[in-house]
Amino acid sequence: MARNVGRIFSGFRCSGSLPFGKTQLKTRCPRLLLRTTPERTVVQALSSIFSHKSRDFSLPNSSWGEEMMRLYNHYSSQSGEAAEGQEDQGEQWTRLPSYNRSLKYATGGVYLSKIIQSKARLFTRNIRDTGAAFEYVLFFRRDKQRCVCIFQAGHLLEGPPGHVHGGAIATMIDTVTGTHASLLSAPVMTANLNINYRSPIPLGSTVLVESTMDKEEGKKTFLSCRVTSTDGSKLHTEAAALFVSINVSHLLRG
Ligand SMILES: CCCCCCCCCCCC(=O)SCCNC(=O)CCNC(=O)[C@H](O)C(C)(C)COP(=O)(O)OP(=O)(O)OC[C@H]1O[C@@H](n2cnc3c(N)ncnc32)[C@H](O)[C@@H]1OP(=O)(O)O
Repeated sequence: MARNVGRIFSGFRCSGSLPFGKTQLKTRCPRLLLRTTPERTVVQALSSIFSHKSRDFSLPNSSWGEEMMRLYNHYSSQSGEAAEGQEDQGEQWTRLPSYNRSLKYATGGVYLSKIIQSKARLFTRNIRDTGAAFEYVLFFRRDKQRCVCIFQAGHLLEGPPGHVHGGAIATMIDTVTGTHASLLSAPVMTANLNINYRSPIPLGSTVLVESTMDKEEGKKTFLSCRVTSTDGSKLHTEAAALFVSINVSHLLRG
């Protein structure tokens, strides 16, 4: 798990690719600062202002319905860490944490998110009313190059009466394939997303969003995605996505 998640946004890590001054760059690598008193002071000050504790939104909460909980327990029971001294073959599902700021995934990201854009929040995790919009949890299986997401659509996501808005479905597909592509070749941005809507998703229902890696070609990662009923009998949506690897400086250029 640690190794997989550690790959997320690995490009942020002490890469020097950000056009920051020396001091700011070093704040991302606190261990390097031990002998530098003024910078250590800055880090300590930042640490006290910004909490290190990130809320993980992919853990169960009171809004999760029976089906969401059943599937969560199902995948959780098939997930776990490799035993000590044993190589992790990726033969189990790994639950992926989910935070409200994407930079929290990066080492030192809690500081970076303040520096880059203090008010930024990850779209799907910025609704305070629990259960009102996107309730989801992702599991990753490295050996099968697959991600599965259990998604419960809240009432704020209404499009056609009683059903989920197509843009909200696209958001979840982008999120699942984007997270999957990030695990494989972080950091990435969506270049192309092609969606076919096959049958409407009832509001409040729980569905599965499954992503499969099709191929990698240089900077490009191609994935396909299917949204189905939880028993797999009904296809709601299918999509093909292309993600392109970027340098962090790409985001700062605008
Ligand atoms: C866990 C994490 C936490 C976070 C978890 C959250 C996950 C959420 C994920 C959300 C992700 C998003 O919504 S991202 C936001 C939406 N996306 C964007 O705003 C992207 C805007 N576009 C761009 O910035 C750029 O165009 C890029 C990055 C897509 C590509 O620019 P570039 O880096 O200059 O790429 P470039 O060298 O030109 O092209 C590289 C190769 O890709 C191909 N290519 C480039 N664009 C396209 C395209 N639209 N369609 C087909 N092919 C394309 C080129 O032909 C080339 O192929 P070849 O010649 O090599 O064969």
